Amino acid sequence: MSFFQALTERDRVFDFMTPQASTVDVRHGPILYMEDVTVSFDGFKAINKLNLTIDDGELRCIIGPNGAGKTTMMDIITGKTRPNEGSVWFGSRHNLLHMNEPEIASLGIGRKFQKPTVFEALSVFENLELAMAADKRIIPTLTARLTGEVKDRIDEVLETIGLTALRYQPAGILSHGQKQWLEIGMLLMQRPRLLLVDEPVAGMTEQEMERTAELLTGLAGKQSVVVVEHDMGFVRSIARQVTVLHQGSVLAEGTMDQVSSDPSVVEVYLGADDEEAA
Ligand SMILES: Nc1ncnc2c1ncn2[C@@H]1O[C@H](COP(=O)(O)OP(=O)(O)OP(=O)(O)O)[C@@H](O)[C@H]1O
Repeated sequence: MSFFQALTERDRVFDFMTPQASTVDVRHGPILYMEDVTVSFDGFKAINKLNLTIDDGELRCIIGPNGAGKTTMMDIITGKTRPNEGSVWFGSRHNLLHMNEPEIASLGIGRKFQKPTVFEALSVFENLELAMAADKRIIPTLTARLTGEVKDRIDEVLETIGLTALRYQPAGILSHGQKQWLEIGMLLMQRPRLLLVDEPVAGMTEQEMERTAELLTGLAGKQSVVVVEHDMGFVRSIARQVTVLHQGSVLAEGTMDQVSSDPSVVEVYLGADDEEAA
């Protein structure tokens, strides 16, 4: 049977339709494993023998003062920055240090940067559709069945991010918070296994922060979520496990109560004014 004949068999599932994320093996360990990772910029160690493990389905908050290495840590996970030493594994099968940024993204690691970058002239629905189309594994010739699947997925994601009622509105009219949720939705379209979220509530209203807390805690379990956030109230509201970074290493790890009563944390971070520290 030719490839094109095969394409007309709508019940058939092709390899490129199956997210590579399904190849992530977490049967015997965490979804993300970083060991003794060091990154130097002109001799300065921005990350210094960092050890971090994230369990499958976990929601982890990362806090730490300015320059602690939070952004650099995310850059290492996504392949933007290469460490000088150490190991970084996604499940037990994928050595992330042997992969480039697009390969890492296609494994199911999605990153949400602080500033929303939605397409303002397009509707909420079209933004989500485009996020799916950006997935190179899906080719346009697979029409009917796939289109139905994409539509179902968009409906599901709209529900998750709370924007169902605004689906046909241009993204440009959304509030700042709604744009952030839409962008999270765009990442969700590709069914990531691990979501890295940078300062999700910066600039949000109290109400938007509450909604974001619900969204992120709701996502955990279905996927692993790592949140870098400076707003301590928000971290307290969502965090189960908190990792405190300082000078490129883990200073403390535990519940918010545990880390906030740790004298070394109080000294370097929580004792300082939040604005200063963040
Ligand atoms: N490309 C680079 N070249 C040189 N130094 C860098 C580079 N990237 C980061 N650094 C330095 O590495 C350290 C860690 O930076 P990083 O941005 O990871 O910290 P952060 O915890 O994200 O800080 P913030 O909370 O301010 O965003 C800082 O001292 C920063 O100046």
